Amino acid sequence: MTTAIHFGAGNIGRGFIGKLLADAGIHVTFADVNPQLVEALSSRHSYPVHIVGQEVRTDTVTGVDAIDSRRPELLELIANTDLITTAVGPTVLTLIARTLAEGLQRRFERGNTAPLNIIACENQVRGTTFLKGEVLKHLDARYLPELEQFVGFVDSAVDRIVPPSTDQSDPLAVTVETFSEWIVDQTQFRGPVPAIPGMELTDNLMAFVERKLFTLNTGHIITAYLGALAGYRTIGEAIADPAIRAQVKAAMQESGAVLIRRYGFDQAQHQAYIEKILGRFANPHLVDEIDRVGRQPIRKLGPEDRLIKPLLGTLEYGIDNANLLKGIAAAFCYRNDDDPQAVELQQRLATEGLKTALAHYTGLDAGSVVAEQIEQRYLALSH
Ligand SMILES: NC(=O)C1=CN([C@@H]2O[C@H](COP(=O)(O)OP(=O)(O)OC[C@H]3O[C@@H](n4cnc5c(N)ncnc54)[C@H](O)[C@@H]3O)[C@@H](O)[C@H]2O)C=CC1
Ligand SMILES: O=P(O)(O)OC[C@H]1O[C@](O)(CO)[C@@H](O)[C@@H]1O
Repeated sequence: MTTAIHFGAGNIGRGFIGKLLADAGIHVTFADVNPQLVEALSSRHSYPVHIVGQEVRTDTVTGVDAIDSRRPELLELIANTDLITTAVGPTVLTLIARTLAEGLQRRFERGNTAPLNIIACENQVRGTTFLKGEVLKHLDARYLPELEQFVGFVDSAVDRIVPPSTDQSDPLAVTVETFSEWIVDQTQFRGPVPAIPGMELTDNLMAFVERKLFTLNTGHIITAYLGALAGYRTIGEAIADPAIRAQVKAAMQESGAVLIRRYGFDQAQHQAYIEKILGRFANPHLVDEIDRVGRQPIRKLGPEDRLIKPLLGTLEYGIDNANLLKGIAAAFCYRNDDDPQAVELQQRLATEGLKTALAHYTGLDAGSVVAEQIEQRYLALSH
Protein backbone atom coordinates (compact mmCIF):
# COMPACT_ATOMS: atom_id res chain seq x y z
CA MET A 1 0.00 0.00 0.00
CA THR A 2 1.46 3.34 -1.07
CA THR A 3 1.45 5.82 1.79
CA ALA A 4 1.75 9.61 1.92
CA ILE A 5 2.05 12.24 4.60
CA HIS A 6 0.38 15.57 3.82
CA PHE A 7 1.37 18.54 6.00
CA GLY A 8 -1.53 21.01 6.30
CA ALA A 9 -5.06 19.58 6.51
CA GLY A 10 -6.53 22.95 5.54
CA ASN A 11 -8.53 24.15 2.56
CA ILE A 12 -6.16 22.98 -0.15
CA GLY A 13 -4.86 20.05 1.88
CA ARG A 14 -8.31 18.46 2.29
CA GLY A 15 -10.01 19.98 -0.72
CA PHE A 16 -7.40 19.31 -3.38
CA ILE A 17 -4.07 17.61 -2.76
CA GLY A 18 -5.18 15.17 -0.06
CA LYS A 19 -8.25 14.30 -2.12
CA LEU A 20 -6.22 13.57 -5.26
CA LEU A 21 -3.87 11.30 -3.30
CA ALA A 22 -6.68 9.43 -1.53
CA ASP A 23 -8.66 9.09 -4.77
CA ALA A 24 -5.53 7.52 -6.30
CA GLY A 25 -5.67 4.82 -3.64
CA ILE A 26 -2.82 6.23 -1.57
CA HIS A 27 -3.20 6.05 2.23
CA VAL A 28 -2.93 9.68 3.36
CA THR A 29 -1.94 10.73 6.86
CA PHE A 30 -2.53 14.44 7.42
CA ALA A 31 -0.08 16.18 9.74
CA ASP A 32 -1.51 19.36 11.24
CA VAL A 33 -1.37 21.44 14.42
CA ASN A 34 -5.12 22.11 14.58
CA PRO A 35 -6.41 19.69 17.26
CA GLN A 36 -10.00 19.81 15.95
CA LEU A 37 -8.94 18.76 12.45
CA VAL A 38 -6.53 16.07 13.70
CA GLU A 39 -9.09 14.57 16.08
CA ALA A 40 -11.90 14.56 13.52
CA LEU A 41 -9.79 13.12 10.70
CA SER A 42 -8.18 10.43 12.87
CA SER A 43 -11.54 9.29 14.24
CA ARG A 44 -13.70 9.55 11.10
CA HIS A 45 -11.07 8.72 8.42
CA SER A 46 -13.24 10.48 5.81
CA TYR A 47 -14.76 13.86 4.97
CA PRO A 48 -17.04 15.49 2.36
CA VAL A 49 -15.81 17.70 -0.47
CA HIS A 50 -18.46 19.96 -2.05
CA ILE A 51 -17.49 20.63 -5.68
CA VAL A 52 -19.21 23.73 -7.04
CA GLY A 53 -19.19 25.28 -10.51
CA GLN A 54 -21.09 24.43 -13.69
CA GLU A 55 -21.86 21.18 -11.86
CA VAL A 56 -22.49 20.88 -8.11
CA ARG A 57 -21.78 17.60 -6.34
CA THR A 58 -20.34 16.19 -3.13
CA ASP A 59 -17.56 13.62 -3.09
CA THR A 60 -16.49 11.69 0.01
CA VAL A 61 -12.77 11.24 0.64
CA THR A 62 -12.00 8.01 2.51
CA GLY A 63 -8.98 6.10 3.80
CA VAL A 64 -7.33 9.04 5.52
CA ASP A 65 -5.72 9.41 8.93
CA ALA A 66 -4.19 12.31 10.87
CA ILE A 67 -1.51 13.09 13.44
CA ASP A 68 -0.41 16.22 15.27
CA SER A 69 2.72 17.31 13.40
CA ARG A 70 4.48 17.92 16.72
CA ARG A 71 4.18 14.30 17.88
CA PRO A 72 7.36 12.16 17.79
CA GLU A 73 5.45 9.31 16.12
CA LEU A 74 5.49 11.42 12.95
CA LEU A 75 9.23 10.76 12.60
CA GLU A 76 8.49 7.03 12.25
CA LEU A 77 6.00 7.77 9.49
CA ILE A 78 8.54 9.94 7.63
CA ALA A 79 11.11 7.14 7.95
CA ASN A 80 8.77 4.77 6.08
CA THR A 81 6.46 6.75 3.79
CA ASP A 82 6.57 6.92 -0.02
CA LEU A 83 5.44 10.53 -0.61
CA ILE A 84 5.26 13.78 1.35
CA THR A 85 3.21 16.79 0.27
CA THR A 86 2.60 20.13 1.99
CA ALA A 87 0.01 22.92 1.93
CA VAL A 88 0.79 24.83 5.09
CA GLY A 89 1.55 28.30 3.71
CA PRO A 90 5.00 29.48 2.55
CA THR A 91 5.78 30.99 5.96
CA VAL A 92 5.30 27.60 7.68
CA LEU A 93 7.67 25.59 5.48
CA THR A 94 10.57 26.77 7.64
CA LEU A 95 8.82 25.35 10.71
CA ILE A 96 8.22 21.84 9.34
CA ALA A 97 11.75 21.59 7.87
CA ARG A 98 13.23 20.48 11.22
CA THR A 99 10.68 17.66 11.57
CA LEU A 100 11.39 16.56 8.01
CA ALA A 101 15.15 16.54 8.64
CA GLU A 102 14.75 14.43 11.81
CA GLY A 103 12.47 11.97 10.04
CA LEU A 104 14.79 11.70 7.04
CA GLN A 105 17.75 11.12 9.36
CA ARG A 106 15.86 8.25 10.99
CA ARG A 107 15.01 6.91 7.50
CA PHE A 108 18.66 6.88 6.47
CA GLU A 109 19.85 5.42 9.81
CA ARG A 110 17.43 2.56 9.15
CA GLY A 111 19.07 2.00 5.77
CA ASN A 112 15.77 2.72 3.99
CA THR A 113 16.89 3.38 0.42
CA ALA A 114 13.40 3.40 -1.09
CA PRO A 115 12.80 6.60 -3.10
CA LEU A 116 10.85 9.36 -1.34
CA ASN A 117 9.43 12.40 -3.15
CA ILE A 118 8.50 15.62 -1.36
CA ILE A 119 6.18 18.13 -3.09
CA ALA A 120 5.39 21.49 -1.50
CA CYS A 121 2.03 22.72 -2.83
CA GLU A 122 2.27 26.38 -1.88
CA ASN A 123 1.74 29.69 -3.64
CA GLN A 124 5.46 30.18 -3.89
CA VAL A 125 7.80 30.01 -6.86
CA ARG A 126 9.79 26.76 -6.43
CA GLY A 127 8.54 26.34 -2.85
CA THR A 128 9.89 22.76 -2.62
CA THR A 129 13.40 23.90 -3.55
CA PHE A 130 13.09 26.50 -0.77
CA LEU A 131 11.95 23.72 1.61
CA LYS A 132 14.98 21.60 0.64
CA GLY A 133 17.23 24.48 1.62
CA GLU A 134 15.48 24.71 4.99
CA VAL A 135 15.79 20.93 5.55
CA LEU A 136 19.53 21.05 4.77
CA LYS A 137 19.97 23.55 7.64
CA HIS A 138 18.92 20.79 10.08
CA LEU A 139 20.22 17.59 8.41
CA ASP A 140 23.52 16.10 9.55
CA ALA A 141 25.88 16.63 6.56
CA ARG A 142 26.90 12.94 6.56
CA TYR A 143 23.44 12.12 5.17
CA LEU A 144 23.74 14.47 2.19
CA PRO A 145 24.64 11.66 -0.27
CA GLU A 146 21.54 9.64 0.73
CA LEU A 147 19.37 12.74 0.52
CA GLU A 148 20.54 13.51 -3.01
CA GLN A 149 20.28 9.90 -4.14
CA PHE A 150 16.96 8.81 -2.60
CA VAL A 151 14.88 11.99 -1.94
CA GLY A 152 13.30 14.07 -4.69
CA PHE A 153 12.28 17.64 -3.88
CA VAL A 154 9.69 18.34 -6.57
CA ASP A 155 8.47 21.87 -7.31
CA SER A 156 4.84 22.36 -8.28
CA ALA A 157 2.14 24.83 -9.35
CA VAL A 158 -1.21 24.48 -7.57
CA ASP A 159 -4.40 26.07 -8.79
CA ARG A 160 -7.84 25.56 -7.25
CA ILE A 161 -9.85 28.22 -5.43
CA VAL A 162 -10.72 26.73 -2.03
CA PRO A 163 -12.12 29.26 0.43
CA PRO A 164 -12.99 28.30 4.03
CA SER A 165 -16.14 26.17 3.87
CA THR A 166 -19.51 27.70 4.63
CA ASP A 167 -20.79 24.25 5.67
CA GLN A 168 -21.07 24.89 9.43
CA SER A 169 -22.44 21.37 10.01
CA ASP A 170 -19.07 19.65 9.60
CA PRO A 171 -15.61 21.03 10.50
CA LEU A 172 -14.09 18.71 7.90
CA ALA A 173 -16.36 19.71 5.02
CA VAL A 174 -14.59 21.71 2.33
CA THR A 175 -15.99 23.49 -0.70
CA VAL A 176 -13.89 23.65 -3.86
CA GLU A 177 -14.40 25.07 -7.34
CA THR A 178 -14.66 22.60 -10.22
CA PHE A 179 -11.45 23.83 -11.88
CA SER A 180 -8.19 22.38 -10.63
CA GLU A 181 -4.63 22.21 -11.90
CA TRP A 182 -1.62 20.60 -10.17
CA ILE A 183 1.54 20.61 -12.26
CA VAL A 184 4.82 19.15 -11.00
CA ASP A 185 8.41 19.25 -12.26
CA GLN A 186 8.96 15.71 -13.59
CA THR A 187 12.75 16.24 -13.76
CA GLN A 188 13.07 16.37 -9.96
CA PHE A 189 11.57 12.98 -8.96
CA ARG A 190 13.59 10.12 -7.49
CA GLY A 191 12.45 6.64 -8.51
CA PRO A 192 9.25 6.08 -10.54
CA VAL A 193 6.89 9.05 -10.82
CA PRO A 194 3.70 8.12 -8.87
CA ALA A 195 0.61 7.79 -11.08
CA ILE A 196 -1.83 10.24 -9.51
CA PRO A 197 -4.77 11.29 -11.70
CA GLY A 198 -4.88 15.10 -11.67
CA MET A 199 -1.14 15.50 -11.07
CA GLU A 200 0.25 16.74 -14.39
CA LEU A 201 3.94 16.39 -15.28
CA THR A 202 6.08 18.94 -17.07
CA ASP A 203 9.74 19.63 -17.73
CA ASN A 204 8.95 23.35 -18.09
CA LEU A 205 7.47 24.10 -14.69
CA MET A 206 8.39 27.76 -14.45
CA ALA A 207 6.17 28.62 -17.39
CA PHE A 208 3.19 27.07 -15.61
CA VAL A 209 4.11 28.45 -12.19
CA GLU A 210 4.40 31.98 -13.55
CA ARG A 211 1.33 31.61 -15.78
CA LYS A 212 -0.78 30.72 -12.74
CA LEU A 213 0.85 32.97 -10.15
CA PHE A 214 0.95 36.03 -12.42
CA THR A 215 -2.49 35.60 -13.94
CA LEU A 216 -4.81 34.05 -11.36
CA ASN A 217 -3.05 35.29 -8.23
CA THR A 218 -2.23 38.69 -9.74
CA GLY A 219 -5.83 39.19 -10.81
CA HIS A 220 -7.10 37.82 -7.51
CA ILE A 221 -4.99 40.08 -5.33
CA ILE A 222 -5.90 43.22 -7.30
CA THR A 223 -9.58 42.23 -7.14
CA ALA A 224 -9.16 41.90 -3.38
CA TYR A 225 -7.41 45.22 -2.79
CA LEU A 226 -9.60 47.28 -5.16
CA GLY A 227 -12.62 45.48 -3.70
CA ALA A 228 -11.55 46.32 -0.14
CA LEU A 229 -11.16 49.98 -1.14
CA ALA A 230 -14.70 49.90 -2.54
CA GLY A 231 -16.02 48.41 0.69
CA TYR A 232 -16.84 44.93 -0.61
CA ARG A 233 -16.46 41.79 1.59
CA THR A 234 -16.09 39.04 -1.02
CA ILE A 235 -14.27 38.50 -4.30
CA GLY A 236 -17.61 37.77 -5.95
CA GLU A 237 -18.97 41.20 -4.99
CA ALA A 238 -15.80 42.95 -6.13
CA ILE A 239 -15.52 41.25 -9.54
CA ALA A 240 -19.21 41.98 -10.19
CA ASP A 241 -18.33 45.69 -10.06
CA PRO A 242 -17.73 46.58 -13.75
CA ALA A 243 -15.06 49.17 -12.98
CA ILE A 244 -13.08 46.71 -10.84
CA ARG A 245 -13.52 43.87 -13.34
CA ALA A 246 -12.20 46.10 -16.16
CA GLN A 247 -9.11 47.12 -14.15
CA VAL A 248 -8.42 43.53 -13.03
CA LYS A 249 -8.73 42.24 -16.59
CA ALA A 250 -6.42 45.00 -17.84
CA ALA A 251 -3.85 44.15 -15.14
CA MET A 252 -3.96 40.46 -16.14
CA GLN A 253 -3.45 41.52 -19.74
CA GLU A 254 -0.39 43.55 -18.69
CA SER A 255 1.10 40.59 -16.78
CA GLY A 256 -0.06 38.37 -19.66
CA ALA A 257 1.98 40.41 -22.15
CA VAL A 258 5.06 39.66 -20.00
CA LEU A 259 4.25 35.93 -19.94
CA ILE A 260 3.65 35.82 -23.69
CA ARG A 261 6.95 37.59 -24.31
CA ARG A 262 8.86 35.41 -21.82
CA TYR A 263 7.38 31.98 -22.55
CA GLY A 264 5.94 32.34 -26.03
CA PHE A 265 2.34 31.60 -24.98
CA ASP A 266 -0.24 31.91 -27.74
CA GLN A 267 -1.94 35.32 -27.47
CA ALA A 268 -5.49 34.06 -28.12
CA GLN A 269 -5.07 31.10 -25.77
CA HIS A 270 -3.81 33.37 -23.03
CA GLN A 271 -6.76 35.75 -23.47
CA ALA A 272 -9.06 32.73 -23.09
CA TYR A 273 -7.15 31.70 -19.96
CA ILE A 274 -7.73 35.21 -18.53
CA GLU A 275 -11.46 35.15 -19.37
CA LYS A 276 -11.80 31.72 -17.73
CA ILE A 277 -10.16 33.03 -14.55
CA LEU A 278 -12.51 36.04 -14.45
CA GLY A 279 -15.37 33.54 -14.60
CA ARG A 280 -13.82 31.56 -11.75
CA PHE A 281 -13.66 34.73 -9.63
CA ALA A 282 -17.39 35.26 -10.29
CA ASN A 283 -18.37 31.69 -9.31
CA PRO A 284 -21.72 32.27 -7.55
CA HIS A 285 -21.31 29.11 -5.46
CA LEU A 286 -18.08 30.28 -3.81
CA VAL A 287 -18.06 32.70 -0.90
CA ASP A 288 -14.44 33.86 -1.02
CA GLU A 289 -13.55 36.55 1.50
CA ILE A 290 -11.40 39.44 0.31
CA ASP A 291 -9.32 39.01 3.47
CA ARG A 292 -8.38 35.42 2.51
CA VAL A 293 -7.10 36.47 -0.88
CA GLY A 294 -5.53 39.67 0.44
CA ARG A 295 -3.92 38.04 3.50
CA GLN A 296 -0.22 38.61 4.23
CA PRO A 297 0.26 41.69 1.96
CA ILE A 298 3.98 41.96 2.79
CA ARG A 299 4.58 38.46 1.34
CA LYS A 300 2.51 39.40 -1.72
CA LEU A 301 4.47 42.63 -2.28
CA GLY A 302 7.72 40.65 -2.40
CA PRO A 303 9.93 40.92 -5.51
CA GLU A 304 9.21 37.30 -6.54
CA ASP A 305 5.47 37.41 -5.90
CA ARG A 306 2.29 38.17 -7.83
CA LEU A 307 2.47 42.01 -7.95
CA ILE A 308 6.11 43.01 -8.27
CA LYS A 309 7.51 40.24 -10.45
CA PRO A 310 4.99 40.96 -13.26
CA LEU A 311 5.72 44.69 -12.88
CA LEU A 312 9.46 44.03 -13.25
CA GLY A 313 8.64 42.13 -16.43
CA THR A 314 6.77 45.13 -17.86
CA LEU A 315 9.79 47.32 -17.10
CA GLU A 316 12.14 44.79 -18.68
CA TYR A 317 10.09 44.52 -21.86
CA GLY A 318 8.72 48.09 -22.00
CA ILE A 319 5.09 46.99 -21.64
CA ASP A 320 2.14 49.05 -20.31
CA ASN A 321 1.73 48.63 -16.56
CA ALA A 322 -0.75 51.29 -15.42
CA ASN A 323 -3.19 48.77 -13.94
CA LEU A 324 -0.46 46.76 -12.19
CA LEU A 325 0.80 50.03 -10.70
CA LYS A 326 -2.71 50.80 -9.44
CA GLY A 327 -2.98 47.33 -7.94
CA ILE A 328 0.32 47.81 -6.11
CA ALA A 329 -0.82 51.21 -4.85
CA ALA A 330 -4.08 49.60 -3.67
CA ALA A 331 -2.03 47.02 -1.70
CA PHE A 332 -0.70 49.86 0.43
CA CYS A 333 -4.30 50.92 1.18
CA TYR A 334 -5.22 47.44 2.51
CA ARG A 335 -6.21 47.44 6.18
CA ASN A 336 -6.94 44.37 8.32
CA ASP A 337 -6.28 44.59 12.06
CA ASP A 338 -6.40 40.75 12.24
CA ASP A 339 -3.54 40.35 9.76
CA PRO A 340 -0.15 41.05 11.37
CA GLN A 341 1.46 41.78 8.01
CA ALA A 342 -1.27 44.30 7.13
CA VAL A 343 -0.76 46.00 10.50
CA GLU A 344 3.02 46.16 10.01
CA LEU A 345 2.59 47.53 6.48
CA GLN A 346 0.38 50.39 7.68
CA GLN A 347 2.73 51.16 10.58
CA ARG A 348 5.74 51.41 8.28
CA LEU A 349 3.72 53.46 5.80
CA ALA A 350 2.73 55.91 8.56
CA THR A 351 6.27 56.28 9.92
CA GLU A 352 8.37 56.12 6.75
CA GLY A 353 6.06 57.17 3.91
CA LEU A 354 5.11 55.32 0.72
CA LYS A 355 8.36 55.37 -1.23
CA THR A 356 10.52 54.14 1.67
CA ALA A 357 8.01 51.42 2.58
CA LEU A 358 7.75 50.47 -1.10
CA ALA A 359 11.53 50.15 -1.41
CA HIS A 360 11.72 48.16 1.82
CA TYR A 361 9.15 45.53 0.85
CA THR A 362 9.44 45.35 -2.94
CA GLY A 363 13.09 46.12 -3.64
CA LEU A 364 12.05 48.90 -6.05
CA ASP A 365 14.27 52.00 -5.94
CA ALA A 366 12.58 54.74 -3.89
CA GLY A 367 13.93 57.32 -6.32
CA SER A 368 12.70 55.55 -9.46
CA VAL A 369 10.03 56.75 -11.86
CA VAL A 370 7.95 53.70 -11.03
CA ALA A 371 8.05 54.55 -7.31
CA GLU A 372 6.82 58.04 -8.17
CA GLN A 373 4.02 56.56 -10.29
CA ILE A 374 2.96 54.23 -7.49
CA GLU A 375 3.00 57.07 -4.96
CA GLN A 376 0.80 59.20 -7.24
CA ARG A 377 -1.71 56.37 -7.53
CA TYR A 378 -1.55 55.68 -3.79
CA LEU A 379 -2.30 59.33 -2.97
CA ALA A 380 -5.22 59.31 -5.41
CA LEU A 381 -6.63 56.08 -3.91
CA SER A 382 -6.11 56.94 -0.26
CA HIS A 383 -7.81 60.33 -0.28
N1 LIG B 1 -6.93 28.00 -0.56
C1 LIG B 1 -6.64 28.10 -1.84
O1 LIG B 1 -7.49 28.45 -2.67
C2 LIG B 1 -5.25 27.79 -2.30
C3 LIG B 1 -4.17 27.83 -1.43
N2 LIG B 1 -2.92 27.54 -1.93
C4 LIG B 1 -1.78 27.49 -1.05
O2 LIG B 1 -1.92 26.37 -0.16
C5 LIG B 1 -1.31 26.68 1.08
C6 LIG B 1 -2.32 26.50 2.19
O3 LIG B 1 -3.39 27.37 1.92
P1 LIG B 1 -4.83 27.06 2.54
O4 LIG B 1 -5.14 25.60 2.45
O5 LIG B 1 -5.76 28.04 1.95
O6 LIG B 1 -4.55 27.45 4.06
P2 LIG B 1 -5.25 26.88 5.37
O7 LIG B 1 -4.96 27.86 6.45
O8 LIG B 1 -6.64 26.47 5.08
O9 LIG B 1 -4.40 25.52 5.66
C7 LIG B 1 -3.13 25.55 6.24
C8 LIG B 1 -3.09 24.42 7.24
O10 LIG B 1 -1.76 24.28 7.71
C9 LIG B 1 -1.83 23.97 9.08
N3 LIG B 1 -0.55 24.23 9.73
C10 LIG B 1 -0.07 25.39 10.23
N4 LIG B 1 1.13 25.19 10.80
C11 LIG B 1 1.41 23.88 10.65
C12 LIG B 1 2.49 23.04 11.02
N5 LIG B 1 3.54 23.54 11.69
N6 LIG B 1 2.45 21.72 10.72
C13 LIG B 1 1.39 21.22 10.05
N7 LIG B 1 0.32 21.94 9.68
C14 LIG B 1 0.35 23.25 9.98
C15 LIG B 1 -2.96 24.83 9.60
O11 LIG B 1 -3.43 24.35 10.86
C16 LIG B 1 -3.97 24.69 8.48
O12 LIG B 1 -4.85 23.61 8.72
C17 LIG B 1 -0.80 28.11 0.95
O13 LIG B 1 0.55 28.09 0.51
C18 LIG B 1 -1.65 28.68 -0.17
O14 LIG B 1 -0.99 29.72 -0.83
C19 LIG B 1 -2.67 27.26 -3.24
C20 LIG B 1 -3.72 27.22 -4.11
C21 LIG B 1 -5.07 27.46 -3.69
O1 LIG C 1 -2.90 31.45 -0.48
P1 LIG C 1 -2.26 32.83 -0.60
O2 LIG C 1 -0.98 32.87 -1.35
O3 LIG C 1 -2.18 33.56 0.74
O4 LIG C 1 -3.25 33.70 -1.45
C1 LIG C 1 -4.56 33.30 -1.76
C2 LIG C 1 -4.47 32.95 -3.20
O5 LIG C 1 -4.15 31.60 -3.32
C3 LIG C 1 -5.23 30.94 -3.89
O6 LIG C 1 -5.91 30.50 -2.79
C4 LIG C 1 -4.79 29.90 -4.88
O7 LIG C 1 -3.89 30.35 -5.75
C5 LIG C 1 -6.07 31.91 -4.60
O8 LIG C 1 -7.36 31.47 -4.41
C6 LIG C 1 -5.72 33.19 -3.96
O9 LIG C 1 -5.36 34.10 -4.98
